[in-house]
Amino acid sequence: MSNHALENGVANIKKEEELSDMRHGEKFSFLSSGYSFEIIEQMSNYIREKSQLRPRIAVICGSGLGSLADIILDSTVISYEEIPHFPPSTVPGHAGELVIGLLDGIPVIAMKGRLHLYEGYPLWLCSMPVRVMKLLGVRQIVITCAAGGLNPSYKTGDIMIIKDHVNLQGLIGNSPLVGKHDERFGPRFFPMNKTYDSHYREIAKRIATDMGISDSVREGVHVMVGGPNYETIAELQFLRLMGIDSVGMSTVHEVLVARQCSMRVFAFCLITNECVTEYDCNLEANHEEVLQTAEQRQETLKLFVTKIVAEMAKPENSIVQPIPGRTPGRTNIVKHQINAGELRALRKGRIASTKPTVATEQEVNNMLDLGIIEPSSG
Ligand SMILES: O=P(O)(O)O[C@@H]1C[C@H](O)[C@@H](CO)O1
Ligand SMILES: Nc1nc2[nH]cnc2c(=O)[nH]1
Repeated sequence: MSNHALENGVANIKKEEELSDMRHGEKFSFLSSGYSFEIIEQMSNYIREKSQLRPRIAVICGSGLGSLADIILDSTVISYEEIPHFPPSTVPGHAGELVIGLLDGIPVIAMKGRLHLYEGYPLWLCSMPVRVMKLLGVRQIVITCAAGGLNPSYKTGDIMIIKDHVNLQGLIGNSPLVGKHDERFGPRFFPMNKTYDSHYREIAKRIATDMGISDSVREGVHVMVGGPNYETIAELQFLRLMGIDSVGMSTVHEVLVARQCSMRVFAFCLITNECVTEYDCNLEANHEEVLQTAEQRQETLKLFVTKIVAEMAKPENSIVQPIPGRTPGRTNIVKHQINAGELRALRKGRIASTKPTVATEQEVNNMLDLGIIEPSSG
């Protein structure tokens, strides 16, 4: 991708020619859902070559929360800029690196910094790393962000476990999923009412109690606005009327893409500032405060995330159900056909390994997603 395209925002339709290689080859498909399966595969292959680890769990680190990735040991660090087709991160507090390593002994992949709509990237591009991670084998994801606390009972430094969201962009037609559909990324039409995994939320609340921080852990409804400006008082009053508890500029698009490809999602916001909803208040939101709050809470968050990942990795907590909505009879997520004998062996759980002669690791993961095989505890 040329720097010019990045500077002007890749959504700029004047740059269509430069983008033609990354879309579906349809000249006039402006409302594209972005990179083809093959390009995502190229990116994941590049990353796969760099590390022997095959994490099932990913962590996206929000503004100022990159230090969550610093406790990952034996890590391989890959700059976004070296990955083919991967755009750079341009925001302070977002290093723009993938970190693959061990978090308290558990293989994880962390995004140290994310991509935002306000950087000029369309939502499909902002959420594209989730698809890359899916092809790398990720099945469970922890998504974190910095957000303003709109619920008047919230305090700066609180952790808000996201139980639901209002997809403000999606409601008006700006979704990472619009455009040409490829079933290999998941179904076109899928439900969202079980998006924020209730089991993981319960685990997180129990961990908060064990850590003695339950007073500062909330559960609420998140909204993503476009940014980069913070909100007016009238906008915040409007959002509060809608039942919103936290306001941010990310997360929702990543969650959508993660759910479409059947990942189990745990997401939380660090409340980095209290939203100003009264005209006679002198406080003003600013990014320095956001980063400062994140820094102050980093040790607590490192422990919180470590404990959550440890729980998510347990066999009983890592079973993934395919998201409902696949086109009946379509199994084209499985790239290479396997024969009936091999399928029988898989069904009986007789896969001794991920030997390519029986099925590739990718195929096994896909079949797990499709519910054709169950994960074995052995
Ligand atoms: O990347 P996240 O969503 O954590 O960062 C939030 C939204 C903006 O990028 C920034 C505003 O201060 O913080
Ligand atoms: N939109 C928005 N994003 C944030 N990220 C951190 N704080 C805020 C906020 O107050 N509003």
